[in-house]
Amino acid sequence: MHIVTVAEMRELEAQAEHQYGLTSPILMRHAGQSAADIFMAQLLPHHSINDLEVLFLIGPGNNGGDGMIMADNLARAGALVSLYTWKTHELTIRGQPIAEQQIDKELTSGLQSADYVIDALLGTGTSRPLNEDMRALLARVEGERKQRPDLRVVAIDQPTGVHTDSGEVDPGTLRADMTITLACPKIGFFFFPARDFIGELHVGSIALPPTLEHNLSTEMLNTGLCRASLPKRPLNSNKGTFGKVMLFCGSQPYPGSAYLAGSSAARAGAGLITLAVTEKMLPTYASSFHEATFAILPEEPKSEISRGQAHDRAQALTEHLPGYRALLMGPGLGQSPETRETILQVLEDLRNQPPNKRPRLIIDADGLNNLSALEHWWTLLPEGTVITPHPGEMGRLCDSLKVSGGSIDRLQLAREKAREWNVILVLKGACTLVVSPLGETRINWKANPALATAGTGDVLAGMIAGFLAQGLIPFDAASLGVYLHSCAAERVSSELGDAGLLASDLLPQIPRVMRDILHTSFEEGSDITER
Ligand SMILES: NC(=O)C1=CN([C@@H]2O[C@H](COP(=O)(O)OP(=O)(O)OC[C@H]3O[C@@H](n4cnc5c(N)ncnc54)[C@H](O)[C@@H]3O)[C@@H](O)[C@H]2O)[C@@H](O)CC1
Ligand SMILES: [K+]
Repeated sequence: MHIVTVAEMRELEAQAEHQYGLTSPILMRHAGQSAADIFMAQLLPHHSINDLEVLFLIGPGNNGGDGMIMADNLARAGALVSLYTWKTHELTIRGQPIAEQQIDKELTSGLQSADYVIDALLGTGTSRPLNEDMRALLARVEGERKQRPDLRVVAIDQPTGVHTDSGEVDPGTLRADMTITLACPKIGFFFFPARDFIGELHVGSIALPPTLEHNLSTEMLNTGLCRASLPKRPLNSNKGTFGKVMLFCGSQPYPGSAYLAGSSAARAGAGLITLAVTEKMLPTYASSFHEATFAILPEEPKSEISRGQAHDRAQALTEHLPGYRALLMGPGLGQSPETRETILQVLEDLRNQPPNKRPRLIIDADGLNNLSALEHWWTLLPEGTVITPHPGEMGRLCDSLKVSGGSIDRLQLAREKAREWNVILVLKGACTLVVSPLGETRINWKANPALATAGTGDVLAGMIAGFLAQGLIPFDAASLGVYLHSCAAERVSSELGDAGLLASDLLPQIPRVMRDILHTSFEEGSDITER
């Protein structure tokens, strides 16, 4: 499922006409029909289409055209449809035009009795701020919804007033309960504040031939994409089949990170988990993480930094690495000079190994914080490294730049840096980005405030390490980790709500979401629902 800018959407439509003779009216017929089908499939359980009152707000362009066709389909299916045409101030109720002097009164009573309002005012052709007249119309709907919260608003293609490239939102914009976007999700939906105005996102078909999308490089993480890369589990397997993960994580003040990351790598299906720990820390882990094995590292010296001791620690770790397919460094390590030196030694060792002999590397949290203190730190990384910064860590990696939580600048920055640093960059945030050095981009729709709590990043890093160990290429391992992590969170928050999730609650959900994804029926190109 590709994500498009407005220019890319226009180009797709132009090519559809040029190459396949799919003119605008043909596409619009599909759009309106598909929107009607999705709408009917999503009706709340206590609503049947018969006698359902639906008020359409129709705009001056093709978005309004989509609305008219959808309205016609719903009316034929038995809904009681009213159409208000914004530009001409005309109103028809069940096909009957209303006299001019009655329109205002009838529009008010239509709003009062409507079950649904369909926003088909403006789509991707929005070229200026909403004028006062349109804002006033949307405010009437909002006023009614305040009185009657069960009034639902469905936006066609996009909520009117959302800027579909930047994610900016006009002050008059009506928050949709559901958006049925056409052909492809629009890039601005993944940025804030727009993300908050979309509601449930559904993608309707306008029957574009899939070959037209081959030049697009931005995709939405979804079930279909992730199912394709989920590691296979052949019957004839042993723990070696699914790979070993080494974790250089955790320290005395932060022991939990290694447990969370290691457990999540195991929950993601890796065959064997090894924690590289000092003898002093061993009892802590051995008593709480029964499934793990251990690589024992020399203790950190208490006072002076000693390159020699860092070297010994790094050597103790790298001597264990043959046979390991993934190495996760960072969560909970702390930022002592000794630790930084050890990380540098490990990196040097990895760079000196042939690519097919060394484990795939993922660096998170303190691994990144330690590196960010060094000039040109990215030149130290072996090819194919995955890094998973949150906005604060990203800022430190970019010379103390302030990185926003979810705007278009964040996407541009991620693309620029993934190329410059030659890494697979997972830039965490409400809609996490996964970007390859070539600029291929995958974006997660599933924002979830429940994940904004300590330890969830360790779980994500562990999952990605688990998928690397199972042989996935780093871009796919990162994508799968990000998507399944958010699915696991969705499962937890469907029970607990938006607050109070513990990072460890995610762990038992990981295999469940993998099972769900494997068994959910999904056809690429059909109507897709993402909440
Ligand atoms: N062109 C195509 O081939 C297809 C278009 N589709 C639909 O068409 C939409 C795009 O159609 P259009 O390009 O006609 O664009 P819109 O339907 O968004 O509207 C453009 C019209 O609105 C006016 N306008 C722009 N900003 C305004 C504002 N702030 N206040 C009031 N009026 C404003 C413009 O002057 C123009 O007349 C998509 O969002 C989608 O819903 C779909 O039907 C699929 C196929
Ligand atoms: K709209």
